[in-house]
Amino acid sequence: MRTYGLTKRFGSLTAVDAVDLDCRAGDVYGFLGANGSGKTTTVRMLLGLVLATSGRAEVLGEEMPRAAGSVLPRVGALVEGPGAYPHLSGRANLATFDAAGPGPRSGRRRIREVLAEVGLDPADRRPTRTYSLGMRQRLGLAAALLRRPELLVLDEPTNGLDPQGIREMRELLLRLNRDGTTIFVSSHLLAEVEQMCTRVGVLAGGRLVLQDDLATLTAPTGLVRVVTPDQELARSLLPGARSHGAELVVSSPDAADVTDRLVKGGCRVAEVGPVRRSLEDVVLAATDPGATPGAVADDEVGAGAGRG
Ligand SMILES: Nc1ncnc2c1ncn2[C@@H]1O[C@H](COP(=O)(O)OP(=O)(O)OP(=O)(O)O)[C@@H](O)[C@H]1O
Repeated sequence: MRTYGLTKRFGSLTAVDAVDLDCRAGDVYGFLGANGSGKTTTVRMLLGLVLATSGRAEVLGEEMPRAAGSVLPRVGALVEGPGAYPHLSGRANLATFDAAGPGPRSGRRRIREVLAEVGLDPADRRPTRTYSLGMRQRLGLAAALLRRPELLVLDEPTNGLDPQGIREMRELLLRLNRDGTTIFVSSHLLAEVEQMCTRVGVLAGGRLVLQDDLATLTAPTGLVRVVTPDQELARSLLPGARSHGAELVVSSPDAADVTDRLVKGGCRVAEVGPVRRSLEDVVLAATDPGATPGAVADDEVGAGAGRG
């Protein structure tokens, strides 16, 4: 899925500003941004629900919205609160959805299968008006999965789910991805995205301020952090080491080498490990206009070191 200069204006407001998304087949792509940053509008343009003011969007290699008729049957989408008939059960809602969709029906067996997959009881006959927000969210996901989509586009799918539900959702999405489904998921929850995604895009004020593989963004920084009760001894064994509160930070590509030097010098070691930037560090740096995206500033070492 790619976009080129995708832009949406509402009057004088530019909600999405020249966005170049690149979500590749097989990715679990986390689309991050604060409330109002333009995520939902972008997703709606990708699905052909809103027309772009300018720019282009390709989904599954085809131009949207021109190819919507052939693309959308291959895409499962959950956008802004799934709609359901309140007087019908979850199963009856899926049967209605199945009958209304393009192409051949998925059938009763598949309906029972997807309900179980998302953690809803296929035998539950209660009308969906009695459902909690989390159950509605699961039903929306079941509808998105019905046709075994190649691509899932989910806007804030964990809205309304409790911690157990969030974990189940994550495990389900990862399982689907292992089985070959590309997943594009928008979220404002950094930790959720960090635990699940292979690639991250960050929107701020409608602009894509960051897009890269998660492994690249959170790669080791070439610094190693050390926690030891023998700080003075450790400093003498590690030239160039700097104190950051209870930790020492030293420039070295190899935590094992640092440990070896400390132990051979008779220094007791409580913790040693590479300093990595968390996704939070990276996103805050990218969305702070004063910061340089991608750079580890000296004064960030202390902050990052604690989470290394
Ligand atoms: N139909 C519309 N008419 C006018 N302004 C709109 C419309 N839809 C969205 N906007 C505005 O565009 C901006 C981006 O909204 P959007 O819903 O895409 O953000 P979002 O990142 O999905 O936020 P949230 O997480 O709160 O849903 C907001 O300022 C919003 O008020």
